[in-house]
Amino acid sequence: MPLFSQYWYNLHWKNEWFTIHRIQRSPASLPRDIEHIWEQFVNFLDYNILENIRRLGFRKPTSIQACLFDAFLMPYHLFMAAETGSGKTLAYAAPVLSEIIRMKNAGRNPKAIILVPSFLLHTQVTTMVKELVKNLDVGKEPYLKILSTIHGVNNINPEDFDILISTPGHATNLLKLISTPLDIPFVIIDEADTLLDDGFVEKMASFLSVVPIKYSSIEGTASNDKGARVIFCSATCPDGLQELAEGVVQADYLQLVKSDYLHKLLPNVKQTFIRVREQDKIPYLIDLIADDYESVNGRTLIFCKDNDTVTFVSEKLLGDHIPNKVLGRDHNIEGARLLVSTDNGSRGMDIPNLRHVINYDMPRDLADYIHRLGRVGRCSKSRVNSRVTTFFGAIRGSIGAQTRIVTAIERAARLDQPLDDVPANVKGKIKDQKLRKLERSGKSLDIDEEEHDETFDLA
Ligand SMILES: Nc1ncnc2c1ncn2[C@@H]1O[C@H](COP(=O)(O)OP(=O)(O)OP(=O)(O)O)[C@@H](O)[C@H]1O
Repeated sequence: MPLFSQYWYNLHWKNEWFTIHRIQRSPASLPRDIEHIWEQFVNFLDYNILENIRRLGFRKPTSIQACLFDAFLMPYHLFMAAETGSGKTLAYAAPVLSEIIRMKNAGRNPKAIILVPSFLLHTQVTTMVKELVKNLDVGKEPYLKILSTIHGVNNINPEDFDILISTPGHATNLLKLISTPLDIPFVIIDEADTLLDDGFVEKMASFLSVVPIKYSSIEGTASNDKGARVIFCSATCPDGLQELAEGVVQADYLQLVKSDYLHKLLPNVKQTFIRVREQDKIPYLIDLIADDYESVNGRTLIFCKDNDTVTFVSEKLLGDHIPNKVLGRDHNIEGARLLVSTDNGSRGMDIPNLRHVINYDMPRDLADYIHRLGRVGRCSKSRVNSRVTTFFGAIRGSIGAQTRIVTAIERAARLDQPLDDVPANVKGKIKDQKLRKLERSGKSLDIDEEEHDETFDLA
């Protein structure tokens, strides 16, 4: 099939562009014809949680939420793979919290642990969990204690929490401080494509050496039907990722819950690709921002390939009297109309009122593109006009790789098919490599006590 972008291998062409237009206004994850209603789940989700969901204004469950609620009833570990912004947090949180409440009412003292890759995500997941358990408290004490380690928790007692939200390294350090065995029926691995990849192998291995997992595939740590049920949650499911999950739990006990839209381009987001020379990027960027300020009453997020470029872009804009904040560096981003970030901010972030994503640097691969694209067009923003603009920087050496990414996107759009060969950084096998080493040495890995944001290490 002839593709417009296939000729972009050629270095000397510049300022060419093409656009993939929006083909529908509402997100694919919220089907227009009502397929599911909350009332279907009244016997399964806690009454208060359902009330809170309604209070949040969510009129109906998204497709993946309905699928996960159904799958949750079976006694398997779950791998939920669904497009960005499809409401995966609520999909796992609502049933897990309901089940924890039920167990607590029956006299147990259960704990759920939610692992996230970065401190940016802590706040967001914590906010959603807290919203879901509002109005549950009867006396002064909260009925469910939510402990988020964002504010540098250094000590922990079993009575301090029912739900722990943390990065894997920090969670491991805290759990090691507790000498009594805990009843942990649920572990959620959010952003599993990041948490199971090479950068987290050691931290995850260490975490799994302190938390027993049901039907674990890690020898020496398994206790068959005792231990935690795991819910993996991811916006991409590249080849090899499921295999990695099977390095944590036995394949026979792992159920894949997959959205039909996985790896498809969001149909409600306009996507433009422009060939821009490196030296022209800043003026182009300033023009785009000016355009946004004039025409859109929303926020713009700029993605750069690394921290140095983030600093460069942010300072250049400030030098041009364009105020901006850096995600992850500036802690209070409230009110900031313009944000700059590395790919760290592309994982799971749900930024209110975001309308435009600008890829100042091309994403490294299709998985990064999916995550960046997914900051807009989310199910909470039904019918909002959002767009993504990607600068294709024609630099000798990277042009082949960049063209391959753009042609893959163009082809997927033309054929209305999922993106092919979404890659994963999944060479490190938790099961095969690190834990075996640990078992042999008879000790667990040391995690840096100071760590807060583990994905920044990756950048
Ligand atoms: N049923 C629903 N209807 C409308 N909005 C919803 C619904 N469920 C969740 N949301 C909202 O949709 C937004 C996206 O949800 P969430 O962050 O959980 O998506 P996600 O699938 O985890 O995305 P990502 O893959 O980027 O992490 C949030 O603002 C959330 O509050």
